[in-house]
Amino acid sequence: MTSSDYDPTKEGAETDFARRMSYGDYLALDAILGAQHPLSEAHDEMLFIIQHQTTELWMRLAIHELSAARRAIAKDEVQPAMKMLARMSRIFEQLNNAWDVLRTMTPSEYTRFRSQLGQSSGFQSRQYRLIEFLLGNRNHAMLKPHEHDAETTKLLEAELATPSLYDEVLRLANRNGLKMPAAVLARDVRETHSFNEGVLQAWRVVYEAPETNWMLYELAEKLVDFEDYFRRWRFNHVTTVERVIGFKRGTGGTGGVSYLKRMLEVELFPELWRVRTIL
Ligand code: HEM
Ligand SMILES: N[C@@H](CC(=O)c1ccccc1NC=O)C(=O)O
Repeated sequence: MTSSDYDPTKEGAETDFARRMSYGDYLALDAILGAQHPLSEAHDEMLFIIQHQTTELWMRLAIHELSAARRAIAKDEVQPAMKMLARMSRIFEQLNNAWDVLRTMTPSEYTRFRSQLGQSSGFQSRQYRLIEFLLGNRNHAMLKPHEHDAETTKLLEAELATPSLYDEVLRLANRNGLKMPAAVLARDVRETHSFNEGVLQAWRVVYEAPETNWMLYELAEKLVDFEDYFRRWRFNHVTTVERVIGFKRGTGGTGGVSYLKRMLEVELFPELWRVRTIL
């Protein structure tokens, strides 16, 4: 240490954390940074683990935002919900950019540890499935990989019993002068909503003259914006997968790229996309 080195104690910076909460305490860094356990000697396995763990952390925030946005919409608190949905898009933008880091791993580097993964796969991500269910993509068959885990099954079942984000938006629109079909408002929320002509015609009114209902117009555009980012996440995933494993079957047991390409066809808010065609 030289005499010109900065000494934090001179300015009163606290340095004794024997009995005080520190940075690491608050952020539970011992738990987080102690949770990387590569199963091989392969250099790239650390990248693979951290890429997934950071994605799961962002998904944790996404669930926090999405469920709060849904609650807010149900209480007619549209402004805070819009802020949360805007944040959702930024979270997915962040996740979309993160694929570039993983793509630095070549196919041969991945093969050095792929066999260690056994039959584990992102297919079994409970947070990912919860996000899909929250957004209304409710394929009950996706509960299967969680059957061994009572807590996760309970969580996903509870989500299926709750109206999706889009259900709440359609109910809000109906309370605010758009006539949504009664069958849609009373639908079995456990199932995935599919395209409905009456819902399309209701949104048409808003999209033809946004000035008559700015609130609903802006909210609908927030949903479209978010789905746009989410589609890009799916596309980045399938492209990375093709780049790294080609057309091999997935460790989770699906066809791999063929399964993920099929998922690109999912439409969360079908009428909001279709309305563009009839304007
Ligand atoms: C080299 C990198 C990756 C490869 C080769 C890969 C491969 C695959 C494959 C083949 C599937 C289909 C299920 C199966 O049969 O396994 C899948 C599903 C999935 N992966 Fe990945 N993946 C990669 C990276 C990631 C990352 C970084 C995440 C972030 C958490 C992720 C999350 C998921 C999710 C959530 C699914 C289920 C998708 C759905 O059901 O629509 N994957 N992955
Ligand atoms: N399904 C991938 C394996 C995989 O990517 C994976 C394995 C364990 C934990 C997370 C994973 N990521 C996404 O599926 C494969 O077939 O190579």
